[in-house]
Amino acid sequence: MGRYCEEVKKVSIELMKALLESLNLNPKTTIIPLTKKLEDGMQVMAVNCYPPCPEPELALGLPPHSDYSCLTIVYQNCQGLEIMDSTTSSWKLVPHVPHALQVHVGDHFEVLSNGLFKSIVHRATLHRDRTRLSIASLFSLGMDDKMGVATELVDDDDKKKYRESSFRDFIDFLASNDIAQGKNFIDTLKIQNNNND
Ligand SMILES: O=C(O)CCC(=O)C(=O)O
Ligand SMILES: [Fe+2]
Repeated sequence: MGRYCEEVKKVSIELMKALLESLNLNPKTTIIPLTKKLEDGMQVMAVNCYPPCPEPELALGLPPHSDYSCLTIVYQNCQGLEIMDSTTSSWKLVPHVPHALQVHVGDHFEVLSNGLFKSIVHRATLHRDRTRLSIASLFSLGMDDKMGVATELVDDDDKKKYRESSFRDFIDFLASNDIAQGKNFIDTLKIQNNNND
């Protein structure tokens, strides 16, 4: 497991670099410093075990949520992860490809990209006759590092669609909100501004 943690972190850094480049961010002022913060940042490993359920259509392993992270990498031993397709408002099953890793963007990357990338709402379903295991690795900046909109993506502060926040801000949010009741951290970060669509 220790080896997996180390290797999956390397994968996350390479993916983040590629995503940051795809946003055309400045290597010197943004990509290199942000990558360094990610290397020194938080890696939360959620090891989920979902036992068989006699009535899987009536229950969920994990309720719909988005991850607070920049990036989440999931390893699953069988299918069960579903993502919300916002264009059709329907759940789409992530196929189980043996040995493949599923990658999705979290709230902090939506913030950084000023909404160009969307944090994916997802949930875990159950099986009638088998146990499902998943390992979700959530990567973010350090506990008190603030993630805000990349300045290259907005020509003035009024165009920012999100306010900045840290991992600690997310923990504080969790302490007073129930994500099982549909409360989303990302919604608390959105700035209502006439200049925003
Ligand atoms: O079990 C899964 O596939 C998803 C796990 C997950 O979403 C999480 O731990 O945040
Ligand atoms: Fe998740």
